[in-house]
Amino acid sequence: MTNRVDRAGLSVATELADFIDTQALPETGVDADTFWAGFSSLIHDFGPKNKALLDRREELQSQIDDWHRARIGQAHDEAGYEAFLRKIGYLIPEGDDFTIDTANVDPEIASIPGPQLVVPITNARFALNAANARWCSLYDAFYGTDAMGRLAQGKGYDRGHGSRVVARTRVFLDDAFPIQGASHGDAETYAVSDGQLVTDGNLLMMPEQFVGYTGAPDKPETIMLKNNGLHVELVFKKDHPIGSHDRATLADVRLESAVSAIMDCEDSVACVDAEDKVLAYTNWLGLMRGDLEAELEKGGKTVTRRLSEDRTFTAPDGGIVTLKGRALLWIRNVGHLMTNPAILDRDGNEAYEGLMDAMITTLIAKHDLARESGNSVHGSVYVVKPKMHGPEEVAFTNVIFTHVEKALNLPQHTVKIGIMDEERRTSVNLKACIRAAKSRVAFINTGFLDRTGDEIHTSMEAGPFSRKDFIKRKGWIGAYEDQNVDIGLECGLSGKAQIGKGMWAMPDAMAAMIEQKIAHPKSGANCAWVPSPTAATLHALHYHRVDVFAVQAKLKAGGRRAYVQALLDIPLASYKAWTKDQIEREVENNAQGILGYVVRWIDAGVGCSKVPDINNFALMEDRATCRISAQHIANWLHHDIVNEADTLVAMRKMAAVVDAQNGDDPTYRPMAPDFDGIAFQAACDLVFRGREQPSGYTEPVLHRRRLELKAQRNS
Ligand SMILES: CC(=O)SCCNC(=O)CCNC(=O)[C@H](O)C(C)(C)COP(=O)(O)OP(=O)(O)OC[C@H]1O[C@@H](n2cnc3c(N)ncnc32)[C@H](O)[C@@H]1OP(=O)(O)O
Ligand SMILES: O=CC(=O)O
Ligand SMILES: [Mg+2]
Repeated sequence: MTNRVDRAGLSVATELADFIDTQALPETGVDADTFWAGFSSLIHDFGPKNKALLDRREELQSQIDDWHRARIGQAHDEAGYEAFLRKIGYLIPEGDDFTIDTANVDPEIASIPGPQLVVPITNARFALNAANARWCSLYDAFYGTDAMGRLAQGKGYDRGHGSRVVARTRVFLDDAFPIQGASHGDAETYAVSDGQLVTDGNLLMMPEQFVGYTGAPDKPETIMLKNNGLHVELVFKKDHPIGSHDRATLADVRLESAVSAIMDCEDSVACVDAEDKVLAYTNWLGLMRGDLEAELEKGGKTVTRRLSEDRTFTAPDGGIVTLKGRALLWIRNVGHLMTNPAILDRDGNEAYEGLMDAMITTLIAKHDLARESGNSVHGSVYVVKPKMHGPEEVAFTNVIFTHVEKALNLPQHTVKIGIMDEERRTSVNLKACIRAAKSRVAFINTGFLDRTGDEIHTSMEAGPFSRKDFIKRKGWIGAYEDQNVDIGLECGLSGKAQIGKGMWAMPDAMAAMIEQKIAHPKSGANCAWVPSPTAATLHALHYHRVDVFAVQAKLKAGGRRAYVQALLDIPLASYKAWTKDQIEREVENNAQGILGYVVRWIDAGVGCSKVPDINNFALMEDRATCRISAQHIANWLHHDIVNEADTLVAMRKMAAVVDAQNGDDPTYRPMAPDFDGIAFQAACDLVFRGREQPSGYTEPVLHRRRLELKAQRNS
């Protein structure tokens, strides 16, 4: 039973009210009465509109379902389908050209292309690491992963591997910062003379790439270089395990890595009630005040992790250069769908969680705005808004933040929004979506994972989909990715906002990432998502090789490459004669991902996990990847590719596999052999009741089942 207090007609869980009254409000200049009155009117005035938008989603979905059902067995009529979508208002006219006029955007968003790291906000240890991942060691990233083609061998330092790391790093330096007539590979001395970097008597080919140093000019401790807007720091130390063996005493090369980071309140967390929301908001407050700390064990010692400070260097002309020590932070609010029992409205209904996040995360960000050199030096608050369906929902987000700004006494458009282009109705109406928030938009991003889930759910009735791996090889996805960039450029985002690309969901496959993710900057994206600081460092290498603004200019001059008709090409299976083995494998692979993720979500409250797939290959699983797997099985069940009994057999078989994978965790509660735990039931709900989930989302089932488990534990 939740203890509650009344605040301006809202019934608020006591721990959330206490957090707001005693932690979040002080020093923001907003008094409690004003805050709660503004919050109450947000919940009461905007709640009905929120509900109406959700009803509209369902209305459109049922019209689309009916259209497909009426045409089962017929060849797909592309023109008729498009006309139908226009008639029901799913597809609206694109409207006139315009450009965004978002103001006061920080350079990390507007003008520095680079990696964007995402992190679950509820994990303070990871969140601090993400904020500090602005600067990371390239040596560590190469040495500690498969990036060099193999892992380091043995227990101690693998000298051969280390040498290859050093050599590879110097190849990077030669590419990004060439020296006139010489190579970093042969360099013995780095010194500063007459404001220039001199390496064994040679200058850089582009001397302006030298931006600063620390230590004495003739024996610098560090040297700061810059290429394509990104900094690279050479660290010299003679008395150092690596530096002492290096002819130039180069002990490390540190890359500006996570230029921006997203603190996630959405798909990578499990926040179902006031207790969880307070944890998320507390960490955000610590980040915005700059005082977040986490204690952790490292190498047998307890250490306290804190936020890094800004960094200063001597400029070539003898002045001072200051560089940001942390990634520019976004906060991802939840979408419009979910409600949360942390707050009840005056009729006893749960408040929409998106409204809660808007009000509370913006209030908390006021702590940053009050600081001299905090997160945003331009006085902005950056909110990623996920899972919006179409322009009406973006317009709704826009007015929500106008209300929040008024209530918190902030200038209008202080809050910038990142539009996740991850639902089909948003993709096909993207230009209108951007127009609906043209003074706030600071990013558009192709969240292709949710987008794939929505692709399946929207056309659930049209027929069986291709196998999961094949869905992403079909035409719709390329059209969606291209159109996103093209429309972003048309709307003037270049130089003002981020055009972002999606997550690298194989956290341990860094060699593959180095090979493939260069496609993102090459496609005109000025940021793309990575799952870890190490991945950020290695992905940063791509932005040294690709001048994204030059790519954007070229693409813009070339005009639009993809149109809505190509996006409407549904990735149904054209070949359906799968063997029994192929079907079993596909279902089992999906089942394993779902179960591996869900069991940790429900039993341990972990919202993002590394889960081995059927080939024992570790994948990042979050609610969006789970949505794909669950919708995929639901689609195959609905079209009789597999039956319920066989699916249940697969779920049970894979539950035992997941149990074995978690065998080392003493807190883990196995699902087999009884299969009667809440986690297993949740996974079954996602699959067997997948078709009836709103937009195929996983959160209604996950929240309900996690609350059930929490209630059981507390009884
Ligand atoms: C579709 C979407 O919405 S995508 C967005 C949602 N997804 C995400 O946010 C992914 C975020 N990433 C993660 O949560 C994690 O990297 C996982 C779950 C994928 C893997 O986690 P783990 O198995 O614990 O990672 P692993 O053991 O390899 O590494 C742990 C170390 O890396 C760090 N780390 C890993 N991921 C991150 C991250 N995203 N941010 C900061 N640090 C991180 C940890 O702090 C830890 O280092 P520490 O011991 O110094 O604290
Ligand atoms: O949020 C990202 C996605 O791919 O979904
Ligand atoms: Mg998403």
